[in-house]
Amino acid sequence: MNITIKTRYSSHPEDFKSYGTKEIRNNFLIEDLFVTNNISGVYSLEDRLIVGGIHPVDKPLQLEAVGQLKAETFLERREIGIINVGAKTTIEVDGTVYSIDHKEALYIGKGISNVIFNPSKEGKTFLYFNSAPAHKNYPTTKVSREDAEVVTLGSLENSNHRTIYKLLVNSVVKTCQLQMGMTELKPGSVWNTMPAHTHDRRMEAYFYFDLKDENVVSHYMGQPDETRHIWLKNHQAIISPPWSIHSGAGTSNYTFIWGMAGENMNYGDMDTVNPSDLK
Ligand SMILES: O=C[C@H](O)[C@@H](O)CC(=O)C(=O)O
Ligand SMILES: [Zn+2]
Repeated sequence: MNITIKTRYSSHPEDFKSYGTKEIRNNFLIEDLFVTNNISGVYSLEDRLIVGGIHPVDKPLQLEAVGQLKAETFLERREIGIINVGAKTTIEVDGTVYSIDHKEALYIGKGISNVIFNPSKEGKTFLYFNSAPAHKNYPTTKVSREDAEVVTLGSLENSNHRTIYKLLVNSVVKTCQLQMGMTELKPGSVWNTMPAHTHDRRMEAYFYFDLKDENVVSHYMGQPDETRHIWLKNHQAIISPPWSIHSGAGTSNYTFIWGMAGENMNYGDMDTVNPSDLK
């Protein structure tokens, strides 16, 4: 087995108020996503999203079922979205080879039994993924940045000028519940998802990358009137419960991947919080 997925429980906002740094990190932070020749991650009981990293270095890796699924194959009752955050590589899906470049995405639907991730020739292979329970098979689809729905938000004056690439969202590709995309901050801008929001209908996971040198991100979470922060490094992810805001400020600009699962697939369904109401 080249796959290690650890279970994380879901959380109650009242309990969360008493969490110190250690409890917040143990319950929400995912530190070691890229382990040499391994698929590593977390099975979150928040909407049963699996959040992981795939890091083939000198041998191909197969997507095998893990114990939590009680299934023959990983995608027996699931769908998966993969975004390449490393060098151009290939992914084999039941014999069909997809070439996936840096910042391109691949959706693979329920029922596919053989998925193989190859190490890239050019250099380092780092693939980030989210997987959610699925009820129906939708076709495997590659989505490049040109296929994405693109929105630019914020301004340099507010240090939140950023471009949102909606890659695996329902207006671009058919999925059962998974929605994923990528947000790039412009140089000089550090704030993402400010103004912040919650969406009780869907949980979310964030993966921060393109953080150079020793730069870090302070990620904010909690109910809007009871927030906490946690420091993240490059290539780390964080689980965001449906009741929690998810916002961040970096010591530089950066890029992050957001992924959601839950009640609806309406990207715009957000309860925005006025910044002056945050506590
Ligand atoms: O629910 C949507 C997600 O939180 C992100 O798309 C928000 C985001 O990328 C941003 O505003 O910077
Ligand atoms: Zn959100």
